[in-house]
Amino acid sequence: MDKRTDYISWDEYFMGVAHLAALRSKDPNTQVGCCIVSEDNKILSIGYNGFPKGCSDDEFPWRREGDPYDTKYFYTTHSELNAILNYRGGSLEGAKLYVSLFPCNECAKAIIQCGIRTVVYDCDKYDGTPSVRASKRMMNAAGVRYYKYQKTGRNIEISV
Ligand SMILES: Nc1ccn([C@H]2C[C@H](O)[C@@H](COP(=O)(O)O)O2)c(=O)n1
Ligand SMILES: [Zn+2]
Repeated sequence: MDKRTDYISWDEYFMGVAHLAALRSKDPNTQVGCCIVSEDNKILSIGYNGFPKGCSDDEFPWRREGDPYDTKYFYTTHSELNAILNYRGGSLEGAKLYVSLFPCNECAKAIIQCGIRTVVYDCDKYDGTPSVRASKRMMNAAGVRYYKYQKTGRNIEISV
């Protein structure tokens, strides 16, 4: 019997895991998931956007506008930072990061400083904003390679 040929690629697998993680997010507007993998394609860590430990999803604000103190922006930890902080194994030097939305400038700093060398992103809906421009500027300067995930059109469905 021949082996299966319709198995998913590494990029489909890891971007799929990032999208699955995003489903855990409580953010009503934008759910982001991230999967960090080693150079030899082992999953090292996963994260999604949400409030820090102890900051209740039911008490902290999910608003996007108004007094910054009462918006989510002061409180959410981004998926990429959560994935970096969730890693307990030592160094992330040379790792690859899959994320469902292009990293912001703050996450770009963390990505660069922990030694991640490659970023694969899916959506880039904030392209052109100061945050994403700064992120790309820093990653270009630091030699972090980034490329857009190429959708295969394959519908990956799981029923649990
Ligand atoms: N690369 C990113 C970008 C954003 N996030 C988080 C931060 C917020 O929870 C949400 C963005 O909210 P919006 O302004 O679109 O309502 O996504 C992230 O985790 N990673
Ligand atoms: Zn960020």
